[in-house]
Amino acid sequence: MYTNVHIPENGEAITIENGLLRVPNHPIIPFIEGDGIGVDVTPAMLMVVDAAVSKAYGSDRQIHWMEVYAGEKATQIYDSETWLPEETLEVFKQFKVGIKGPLTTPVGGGMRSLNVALRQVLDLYVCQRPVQWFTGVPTPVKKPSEVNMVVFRENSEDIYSGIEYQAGSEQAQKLISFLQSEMGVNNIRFTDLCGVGIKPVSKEGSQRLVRKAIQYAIDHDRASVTLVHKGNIMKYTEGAFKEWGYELAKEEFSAQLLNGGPWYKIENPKNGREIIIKDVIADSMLQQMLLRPAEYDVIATLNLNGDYLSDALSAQVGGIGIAPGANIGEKIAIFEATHGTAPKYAGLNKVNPSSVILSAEMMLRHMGWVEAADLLLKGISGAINAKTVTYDFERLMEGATLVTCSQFGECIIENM
Ligand SMILES: NC(=O)C1=CN([C@@H]2O[C@H](COP(=O)(O)OP(=O)(O)OC[C@H]3O[C@@H](n4cnc5c(N)ncnc54)[C@H](OP(=O)(O)O)[C@@H]3O)[C@@H](O)[C@H]2O)C=CC1
Ligand SMILES: O=C(O)CCC(=O)C(=O)O
Ligand SMILES: [Mg+2]
Repeated sequence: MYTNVHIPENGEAITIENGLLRVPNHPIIPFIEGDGIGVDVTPAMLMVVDAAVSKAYGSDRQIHWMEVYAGEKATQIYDSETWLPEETLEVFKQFKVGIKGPLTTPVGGGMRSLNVALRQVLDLYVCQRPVQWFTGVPTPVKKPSEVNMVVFRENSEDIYSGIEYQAGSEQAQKLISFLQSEMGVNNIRFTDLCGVGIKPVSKEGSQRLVRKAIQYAIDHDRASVTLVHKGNIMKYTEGAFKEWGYELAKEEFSAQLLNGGPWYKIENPKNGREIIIKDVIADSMLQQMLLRPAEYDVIATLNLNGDYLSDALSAQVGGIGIAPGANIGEKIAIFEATHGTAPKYAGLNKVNPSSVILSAEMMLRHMGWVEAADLLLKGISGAINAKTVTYDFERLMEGATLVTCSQFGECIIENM
């Protein structure tokens, strides 16, 4: 059925029945190794997850990994022009849950992001990135334990839509002329060589993201949902995101004004506790999360803000080496590290594999395999407490033992 993807014989596909994920005891999980440090972190992740599943369930459960291709490896397996094979997309549609390493995107030209393409083509509209401190991880802030936020980043719209035209191109000139002659725009300062980008933000796209963020707060007993936007400047995109977010909170979750406004509150139907729905302008949020992190919990924001916020927040808990993530749609979920391909470290067996391992922890929880997920957390905490860590932590930690990427994986297993 597939050309270069070999379906494991003894595994079964995860399916969706009556809207719920049905996970067999021997699920087939597709994975993309990833470019750059993908060759280092992905094998470590596979090894650690297999060990956790085996420890949790013995021979009753096992993941049957199935490699699918994207990025440079796809060009080697398929042909030099094929970066994201059609069958990779088909596999994710068929098998529902997958995981990936990072993929390279050239800067300033060349092809558009494969990571973004996967999210858009498969409509994985939630990018969920939890940011939490593990005791003992060295960080630049004084109270990293106060950071416990979950970023819900809109993953399908905003300037990541890729509607962008190069300065001097016929399309850019045409668009500028249209804006001037038809739309009354008279403040594009240097029209001769001017790139143009368009930022689509829809009501439906904004509200489905905010709905997931509020539902997460309800399901996980969180204290607040903060809508982060730059609506003072981008009124009809970022500002509309905020308005539509509050509107949804009122219409679907019966939000009421909090102390006369401007913020709102809802009652958690599961336990009666109050969840505050508030908003903060994005630049202010960047200082708030450093100065007053304990006041923020679930964050709902647009694509670019979410990209910036998730890297900045991860620095507060030790860096992107330990920041996981997931791209989630109605039916399909692909888990992935927050970091990129870190090309200078590629193949050196040096970097921290925790980001993709914690992404796998999210994946196991999504599958309902909570015992294995808990073992991954226990293993990572244990390895950090034993101060056997990769270079990124070792350079900031007194008395630590430096280990390689794969050795860190082994330390995690020893500490499960
Ligand atoms: N989802 C994805 O696939 C993503 C892909 N990318 C792509 O990756 C490429 C490189 O992007 P770049 O901006 O350099 O960002 P990277 O995240 O790849 O690397 C930036 C820095 O972060 C640190 N870092 C990254 N990963 C780890 C890790 N596992 N362990 C420890 N430290 C880590 C390193 O810091 P130090 O130098 O201090 O050691 C590294 O130099 C680009 O092509 C970009 O488009 C970027 C982000 C996400
Ligand atoms: O797709 C890329 O190359 C970068 C994406 C990114 O930075 C992210 O999703 O966090
Ligand atoms: Mg990013």
